[in-house]
Amino acid sequence: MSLLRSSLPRSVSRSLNSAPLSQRTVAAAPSLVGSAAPRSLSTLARNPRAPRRAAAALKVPSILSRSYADASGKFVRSKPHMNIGTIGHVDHGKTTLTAAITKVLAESGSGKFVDYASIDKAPEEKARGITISTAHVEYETPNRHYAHVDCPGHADYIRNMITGAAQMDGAIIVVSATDGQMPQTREHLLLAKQVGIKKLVVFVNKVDQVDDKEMLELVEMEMRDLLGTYGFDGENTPIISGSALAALEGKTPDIGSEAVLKLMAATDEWLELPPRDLEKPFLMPVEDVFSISGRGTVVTGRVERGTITKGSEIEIVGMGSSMKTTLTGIEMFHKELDRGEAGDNMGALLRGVKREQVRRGQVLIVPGSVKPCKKVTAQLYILTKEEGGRYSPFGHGYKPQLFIRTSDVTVQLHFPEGTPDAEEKLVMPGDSVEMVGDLVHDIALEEGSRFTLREGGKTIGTGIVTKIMG
Ligand SMILES: Nc1nc2c(ncn2[C@@H]2O[C@H](COP(=O)(O)OP(=O)(O)OP(=O)(O)O)[C@@H](O)[C@H]2O)c(=O)[nH]1
Ligand SMILES: [Mg+2]
Repeated sequence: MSLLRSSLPRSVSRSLNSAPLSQRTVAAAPSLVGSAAPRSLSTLARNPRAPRRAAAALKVPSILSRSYADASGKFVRSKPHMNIGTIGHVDHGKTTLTAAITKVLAESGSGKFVDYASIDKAPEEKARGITISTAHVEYETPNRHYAHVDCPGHADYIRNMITGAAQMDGAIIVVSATDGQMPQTREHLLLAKQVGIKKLVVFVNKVDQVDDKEMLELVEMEMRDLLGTYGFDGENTPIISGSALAALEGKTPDIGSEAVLKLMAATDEWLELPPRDLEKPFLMPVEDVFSISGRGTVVTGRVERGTITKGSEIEIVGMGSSMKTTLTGIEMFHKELDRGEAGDNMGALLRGVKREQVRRGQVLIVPGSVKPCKKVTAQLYILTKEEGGRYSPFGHGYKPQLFIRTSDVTVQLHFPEGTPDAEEKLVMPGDSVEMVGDLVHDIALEEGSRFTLREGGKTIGTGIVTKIMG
């Protein structure tokens, strides 16, 4: 028999992952995500078995392919790809800068100019049931190909960054020279840290409106301090000053186009490419377990990251138990193989393991690479009722189900220690909040793991693990 079972949501998300961009336009990418999530969600409603599968499939596909089209429309992969975005306080010039970058780079011969209006009317997309407006643009420097995210409103950044609807490996934080840092500058820095962004570059914008050099220096100094406060490298982070508007309008090149080119050079140099899935330690969530007479126990699943070869030692962890064994066989598409890698749907034959010893929800890993845990701190976004979430607030001690990959586990949520009036405090639909979760049994979670919260058959929130507590 075949060791494989495929599910629709998974194969949908898989094909999306590998789907090349059909065009190099703003509109092309979001539609990929837009069509992915609702499909999974509607499957959720129809098929009683689906929630688990759908929860796993909701892992939002990387919406932009790692390739781009050459002159003949053929997709080629010639430069390393990176996902970045503009973040920062409202009105500080994020969208203007996004348009300016495409313009300046288009003039230097790479990419296509995308004007302010088409970025600002960001199409809506759905991720984990949440509607987010996000614009995606693409551009290239001599060294890299970038996919760039710009959101129209503060709430969209919060949702986007927590759900990972459009993931950012790094970001450009825009701060206006006229205002300096503002509340959302700080909030975005905190979120950036929480979602695992390691490095940022700073663009001090609107310098055309500031005559006083000392004022500029002050903004820069304050930004370095602030970066340090949130755990970024405040001392060495590149800070470039300029005017996005001047660059967009083709005026005063010293603060316009030249500043944008400097910014992109800093982006190329300072922001680090994330490790590719293949380079990470092997992890495969267990979807199904079979007993095949004469051969032994086989588990199936889709390899989330890394590679594995036949004969490797592996560990099976989560759901309250863990054991080590040897992978004695790998099968894919009815064929025996020696190696599996990220993205593969594979069947894994395990040495000396009884069927009852392995369960859906566990994960196969390189021994010791993930320590299953029972207590985490997480940043949560709670859906509004319009997004299909709760109608009423909840408080300390609320117990929804936490879904991640193929597992779900009851979690009790409470406010972090030291929260004043924690017993009376309420979380409203639409809130973004940090909470501690106690899980009924351990599962494989890491900092940066994204999950969904559900209650009574509907998604009520989404979250990202910010700290493993035990
Ligand atoms: N003088 C001047 N104005 C600028 C500059 N950059 C942007 N602006 C103006 O500042 C305003 C806000 O710019 P946006 O790019 O829409 O700002 P944003 O950060 O995207 O704003 P939200 O998306 O609403 O948070 C617009 O009127 C821009 O024309 C600049 O360098 N100089
Ligand atoms: Mg904007």
